[in-house]
Amino acid sequence: MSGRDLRLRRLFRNGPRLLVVPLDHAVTDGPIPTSGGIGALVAQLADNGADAIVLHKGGVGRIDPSAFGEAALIVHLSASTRFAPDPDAKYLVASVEEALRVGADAVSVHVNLGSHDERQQIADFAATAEACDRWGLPLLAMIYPRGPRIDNPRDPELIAHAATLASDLGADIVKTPYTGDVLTMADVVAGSPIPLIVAGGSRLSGTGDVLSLVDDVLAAGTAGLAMGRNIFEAPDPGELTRLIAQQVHRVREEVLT
Ligand SMILES: O=C(CO)COP(=O)(O)O
Ligand SMILES: N[C@@H](CC=O)C(=O)O
Repeated sequence: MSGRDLRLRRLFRNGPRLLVVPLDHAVTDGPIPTSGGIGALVAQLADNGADAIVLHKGGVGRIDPSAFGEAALIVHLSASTRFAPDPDAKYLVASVEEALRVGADAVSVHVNLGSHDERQQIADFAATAEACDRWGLPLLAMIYPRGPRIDNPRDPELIAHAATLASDLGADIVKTPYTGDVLTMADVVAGSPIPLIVAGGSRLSGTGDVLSLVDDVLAAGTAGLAMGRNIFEAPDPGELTRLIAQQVHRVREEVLT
């Protein structure tokens, strides 16, 4: 078994689905609101069943390692801010080697399919995939149809394209937007050569709406979710993480029995 397989097994230690909580938004949008700091938020998420947390490299060193509990660390290598001349142009801000040095169990890169700068992002993604091969590190590709050529970022054909792009360039897991309905998402999942997780998206109006989205995403046969804002902007991020993790695990039990 390769190092990459071993790390993937650890990432999926709770079964074939993942609840990832991305906290990379601070670079894009500004500080993440927390009541006790990022370390306390990470501990709340990990204690309540998040399988993995996504962070940028600099933040990791300021968090007490015990906060992660059993949760895996995915270091995000791409960035841009919402103030950039072209916010859809993501660029690499860290290497696979740096991610390993800060303790990464996996890394992630972001590609905006259909953006002006797509060429550079795809080249960066491919180079990162090669480095992941060299170091035996799993790679999560966050591929979003987004940019001037994209009329509908939830178009199932585009999301299917995102999944095959991720797989063909060497990602282990792909994260895409939700198509918006179970049937079209199920078609995308059926055609995806690698596990597909769905991005949570902007804030929904309450816990009921969030849990219903999670239900739909799981019913489509996805490998879970990467849910950021709906969790960390919730009044009690730990409690919401626990409820969503239960849903993800419940599906697992149904599949196994
Ligand atoms: O994975 C994500 C960001 O990296 C998804 O975040 P949101 O759930 O806030 O859309
Ligand atoms: N990675 C996502 C969301 C968080 O920052 C993006 O850049 O759109």
